[in-house]
Amino acid sequence: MSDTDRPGGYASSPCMAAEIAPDYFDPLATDRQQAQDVALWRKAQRGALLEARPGAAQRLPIAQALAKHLDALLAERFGDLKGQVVSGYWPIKSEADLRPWMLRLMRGGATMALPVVAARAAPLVFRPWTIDMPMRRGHWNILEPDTDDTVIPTIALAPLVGWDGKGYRLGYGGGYFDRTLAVLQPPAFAIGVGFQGARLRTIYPQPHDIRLDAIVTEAGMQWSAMS
Ligand SMILES: Nc1nc2c(c(=O)[nH]1)N(C=O)[C@@H](CNc1ccc(C(=O)N[C@@H](CCC(=O)O)C(=O)O)cc1)CN2
Ligand SMILES: Nc1ncnc2c1ncn2[C@@H]1O[C@H](COP(=O)(O)OP(=O)(O)OP(=O)(O)O)[C@@H](O)[C@H]1O
Repeated sequence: MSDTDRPGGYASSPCMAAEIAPDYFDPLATDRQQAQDVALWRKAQRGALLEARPGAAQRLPIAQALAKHLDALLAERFGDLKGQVVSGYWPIKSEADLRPWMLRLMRGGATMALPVVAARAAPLVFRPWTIDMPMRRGHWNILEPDTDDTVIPTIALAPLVGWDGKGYRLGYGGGYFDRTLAVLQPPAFAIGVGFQGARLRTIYPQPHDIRLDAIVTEAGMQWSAMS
């Protein structure tokens, strides 16, 4: 981690640490007090960011803009998507609905997949998805393909609750994407997808946080590991 990545200070005073679970412990953290402060701050940010998500009417043009920017990024980075396994997501909690875009990719020859929580606090698994596939309710009530087949994505979308200008992501707080990106072999090209309004000055990156390869919002590509 470079100096500029380091948090400049704590968002909440250390005395607030008592308000989070006393048994909370981040096994990867180097400084327990700091990890607790950041976890508490992130929890508050998630609540505010979810509350501020655009309403349904605004989300349609946003999803269309996201699809356009994703197409441009993927065309530049991969050209033809034939043979690529692309993990999208089944929208929850007012996320942008990219299912029409996922269908287009499928028609263009990509294999589509969805991320699934197969076991708590473990890496996600990716299940192949097609439009006619029966779905079942999984962890957190998220719809997932009704199959036990798995695929390894070459390109993975990571829905963003929050994001920063250095490629770091805030999710729903389960740590699932970080755990997954840490073990995916070969590594997937990971693209954070979210709303422009969800930008944070920093997410106070912790040792377990994995930088994405790109971040795309309705306003275009906001960060790329290549630039
Ligand atoms: N549409 C969509 N599907 C997705 C994701 C996503 O972000 N969006 N995921 C991306 O990862 C995975 C599900 N992510 C989850 C993340 C957290 C929790 C969860 O149980 N959260 C706890 C809070 C944990 C904490 O704060 O310590 C909870 O709400 O009780 C569940 C699922 C897979 N599918
Ligand atoms: N590679 C990992 N190994 C073990 N624990 C991890 C790993 N990555 C994250 N965690 C744990 O997951 C918890 C939540 O992490 P974080 O706040 O980064 O979640 P998030 O990225 O917002 O969630 P999600 O990816 O599920 O949307 C933390 O307690 C962290 O220690």
